[in-house]
Amino acid sequence: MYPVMLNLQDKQVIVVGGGRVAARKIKMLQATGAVITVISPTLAPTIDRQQLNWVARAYQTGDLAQADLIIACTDDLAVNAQVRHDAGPGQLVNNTSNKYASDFYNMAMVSQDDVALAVSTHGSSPKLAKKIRQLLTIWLQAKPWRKGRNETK
Ligand SMILES: C[C@@]1(CC(=O)O)c2cc3[nH]c(cc4nc(cc5[nH]c(cc(n2)[C@H]1CCC(=O)O)[C@@](C)(CC(=O)O)[C@@H]5CCC(=O)O)C(CC(=O)O)=C4CCC(=O)O)c(CCC(=O)O)c3CC(=O)O
Ligand SMILES: NC(=O)C1=CN([C@@H]2O[C@H](COP(=O)(O)OP(=O)(O)OC[C@H]3O[C@@H](n4cnc5c(N)ncnc54)[C@H](O)[C@@H]3O)[C@@H](O)[C@H]2O)C=CC1
Repeated sequence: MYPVMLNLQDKQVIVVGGGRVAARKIKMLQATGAVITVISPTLAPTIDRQQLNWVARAYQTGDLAQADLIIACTDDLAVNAQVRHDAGPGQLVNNTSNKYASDFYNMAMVSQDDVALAVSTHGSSPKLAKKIRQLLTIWLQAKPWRKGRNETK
């Protein structure tokens, strides 16, 4: 795995599924300037509908044509697998129900001012990544680099 910060401004992102996991992924995506399309018969009420295109139906092969990045997060494992299967060689897919069938994962991230800290467990324990992110949030808020003689900012 290769850690990067992706500039998604104006990139086409397709999210297949509109439930609890989609809500978390979409919230992060909406801060990137990506053009987001959600393909799902239902959309969780917590999802902000203003910054996305909602295709209110089940996924169909052919839906991915315009996508730069794809997130498969339906509760149907066969559909998530189909999405990965249908993606072209230049399209990166996160199958949120199967880390072995994903081109990338999301990391748990905390961001403050110019600093972003991101945690991965190589997919082995997202719960632990979340816990460490919570601890790092407290650490970051205290700005520990300000203390001592070599204060930078
Ligand atoms: C591989 C990966 C793919 C991806 O989604 O990118 C993945 C996969 C899976 N997650 C599962 C479960 C949960 N995931 C969370 C939360 C987060 N999951 C995230 C990332 C990742 N999750 C990627 C690897 C990250 C790494 O390397 O560590 C975070 C960090 C970032 C984000 O989602 O944006 C975000 C925390 C954000 C934050 O708060 O900071 C919670 C906790 C909660 O929801 O509160 C639970 C319930 C846990 C419990 O309670 O036990 C399951 C089992 C599903 C099942 O059993 O059905 C799978 C499937 C599998 O393991 O294959
Ligand atoms: N990566 C992660 O962080 C996590 C991943 N998961 C996995 O994510 C998946 C989804 O979990 P939740 O969001 O909690 O489920 P959910 O039940 O809240 O949402 C599922 C969504 O998929 C949609 N859907 C179902 N069939 C579809 C189809 N054929 N085409 C398009 N959309 C369809 C539903 O309408 C619904 O909007 C599960 O497979 C679970 O294993 C679960 C927890 C965390």
